[in-house]
Amino acid sequence: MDEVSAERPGAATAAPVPGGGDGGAGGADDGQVIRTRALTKRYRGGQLAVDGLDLAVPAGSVFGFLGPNGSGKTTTIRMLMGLIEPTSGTAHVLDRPMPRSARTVLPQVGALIEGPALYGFLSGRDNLLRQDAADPTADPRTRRARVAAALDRVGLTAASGKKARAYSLGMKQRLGLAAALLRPRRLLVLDEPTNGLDPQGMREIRSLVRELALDGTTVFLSSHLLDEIEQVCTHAAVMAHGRLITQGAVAELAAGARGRLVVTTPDTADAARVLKEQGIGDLAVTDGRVTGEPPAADLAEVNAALVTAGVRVRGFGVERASLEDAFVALTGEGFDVAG
Ligand SMILES: Nc1ncnc2c1ncn2[C@@H]1O[C@H](COP(=O)(O)OP(=O)(O)OP(=O)(O)O)[C@@H](O)[C@H]1O
Repeated sequence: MDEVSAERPGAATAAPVPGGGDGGAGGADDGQVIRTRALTKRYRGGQLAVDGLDLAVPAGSVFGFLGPNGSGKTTTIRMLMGLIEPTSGTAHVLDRPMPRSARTVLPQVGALIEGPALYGFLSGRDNLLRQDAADPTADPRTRRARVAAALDRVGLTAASGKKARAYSLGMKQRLGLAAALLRPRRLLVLDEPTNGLDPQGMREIRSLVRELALDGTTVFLSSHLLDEIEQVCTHAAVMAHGRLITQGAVAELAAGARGRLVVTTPDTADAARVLKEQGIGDLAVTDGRVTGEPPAADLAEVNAALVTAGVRVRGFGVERASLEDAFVALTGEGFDVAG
């Protein structure tokens, strides 16, 4: 697509990059790698893409930036990376204001935005060598070793001599990640890193993200896939129509929504009748299952009522709420986007 991921504006500086933990007094809130206050973007056509966003991304988290298509995720990421100016509000990345500190901040940030910019006629390895050579702060003497380490990291060593145009989409994404990993990073920003990948490619990128996080790198990734966020992320922010709906630890977000009572039975009609008598609301009957709101009464009493009425119960319990339940509860809308 565009050149965003390859031509990082910050790479133009040869100034030494301050080491980690340089927040200090007077910086943004400690322990937060990204912090925005009332961040807003209105495009020239009048479209309000991001509306008063207050984002707080804790250091060391795998932070999922979740929202349906068009909810403002890419626009936010472009502001965080200093690629576009906010209309109003502020954004701090690694304790420094963006876009003002882009030259200092961006060398510490690995970004994969809108697909990696690759040369199809070059091999995977040569693409990385070229990208590394474009970074004036990168030491040419250690270039080959760093490229080899990055290829190894993403599992592309065996395919590194192949031309990039022969790579699958998943391999291209991994090469893009390798490019982001050519130097140590405090933060990785990945915009829809599994978009367009087949299930196997998705699994590979997700496990890679988990591994990277084990090293202590904070990972900020956007996705429109709820289950992806639940599988990979420790924290999440949920966007809808340019606004922040909620943010926090994934486990807590899901816990905020009530789960569903689920009864598995061949006698669904009888089960639904008994559950209704027991005061269970919002009943839904699907193939071999009756679900409803969790009861206020003792679960054991409800189960006993089913059994007494002769309902053959194969399974009974309250299913844990998912992030999807939380989204629906918070927005009143289904999270219905094309995968
Ligand atoms: N350059 C632009 N000019 C005008 N409107 C834009 C521009 N870029 C995005 N928008 C609009 O801003 C809103 C948010 O778009 P954005 O791309 O940030 O959302 P998103 O959550 O990243 O969605 P997607 O996953 O589809 O990219 C959308 O309504 C979109 O049409």
